[in-house]
Amino acid sequence: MNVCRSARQQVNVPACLFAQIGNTRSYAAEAGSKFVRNKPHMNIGTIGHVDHGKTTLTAAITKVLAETGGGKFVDYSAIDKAPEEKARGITISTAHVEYETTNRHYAHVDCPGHADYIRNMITGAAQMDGAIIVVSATDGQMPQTREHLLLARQVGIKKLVVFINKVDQVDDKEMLELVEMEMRDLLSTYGFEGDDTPIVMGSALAALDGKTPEVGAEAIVKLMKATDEWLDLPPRDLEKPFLMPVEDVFSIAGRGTVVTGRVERGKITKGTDVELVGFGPSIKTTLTGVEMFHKELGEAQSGDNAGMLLRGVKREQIKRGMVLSAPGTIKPVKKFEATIYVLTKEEGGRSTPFQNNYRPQLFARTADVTVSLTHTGSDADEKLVMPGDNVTLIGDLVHEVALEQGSRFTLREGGKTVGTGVVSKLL
Ligand SMILES: Nc1nc2c(ncn2[C@@H]2O[C@H](COP(=O)(O)OP(=O)(O)OP(=O)(O)O)[C@@H](O)[C@H]2O)c(=O)[nH]1
Ligand SMILES: [Mg+2]
Repeated sequence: MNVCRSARQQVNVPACLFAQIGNTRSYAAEAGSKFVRNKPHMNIGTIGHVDHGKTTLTAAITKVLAETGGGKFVDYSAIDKAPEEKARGITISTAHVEYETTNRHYAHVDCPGHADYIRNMITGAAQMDGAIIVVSATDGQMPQTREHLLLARQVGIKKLVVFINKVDQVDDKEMLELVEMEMRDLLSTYGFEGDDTPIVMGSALAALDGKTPEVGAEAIVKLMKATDEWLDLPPRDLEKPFLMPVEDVFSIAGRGTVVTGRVERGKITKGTDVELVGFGPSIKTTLTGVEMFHKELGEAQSGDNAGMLLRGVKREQIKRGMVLSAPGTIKPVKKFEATIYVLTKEEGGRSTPFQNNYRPQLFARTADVTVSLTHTGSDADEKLVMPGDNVTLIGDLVHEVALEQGSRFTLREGGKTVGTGVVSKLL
């Protein structure tokens, strides 16, 4: 049982503590402090089986790095008393702590229990670009080690580092080697680079208590070095291929057709070739103008609300829900596999289960399309999905929509959100 979790639920954390524990959302409000952007930023987190030491390791990292000036020490109890956040009607507990190495600034997510990891990772409430998977040397890999690895893969995390924890409790060297070998196999099984992934052995508790530095503080230093070197920085939004979901379409006499929306990623200038993707075959065109608030704009960037003037496309050819994108960077998709979290009644979702071939509305970016959700296998028709479940289902859209691995969506029915998901595979 997760003792820490129940303890956390009984404690009413005062709002001021949120800032102290470095919750990133309230961080800016912290008195007298200012965020200095002088290093590349990365979002990571600890994942792994219950009780393997994720929270202890999180605290230990902040402690060891604080000693070299890389942030503030956040103790175990502050992390485990994660505030509850509301994300799309779903209550999720996560602690965000921050720290820095010489090379990078990190925001680090730790969740208090298995269910929170599942919800958190599927909804993207706290997105991870990479993760540290913690596995106890005393148990080796366990069911949630595997489940979190699978989930990490499905939400698009490409690389992990492994921390084999609690080595203070294991004298047998062969046992440690076995845990390492089995972790490498498991990583490969789930599509990670098992042979090359850095595996660091140590004791988070020793590091936190300032004891036996060989397995304590020194192991944390090794772990952070591996994290810096092995986990790739995500491309910044501006470096990604251009994409703007279409919100509205206008026809302007004498000039042509304009689509408006908020640029999701990348940047673009007038004269560039683009593609309209979704709801049928993609339409190739050229940008003949980029405008913001009816003024000519030299370049539109990620975050801008822009109007794009398109050459030779009729207003009737364009629909809200399409995306305007750099040619060949995203495809229209009809069928896909997804990991879905089904909201409970308390979270505003359904009170009853749904059956195979359930047909809610899927919302992704500005698109809103009916989807049929099915199980695979011969017993698909007998399977029920309960509120609170997380499931892998096949989605079949009525119209093609621009989607990619890692695209997030919500499912709605009768005006309420019933689920949230992430595309794990295009079919
Ligand atoms: N001996 C030893 N115990 C450890 C070590 N690291 C953590 N522990 C203990 O293991 C227990 C679980 O540690 P946590 O950090 O709470 O584990 P967790 O993975 O965050 O657990 P959940 O959040 O409940 O899934 C605690 O009693 C820790 O003190 C270690 O290196 N050595
Ligand atoms: Mg924990």
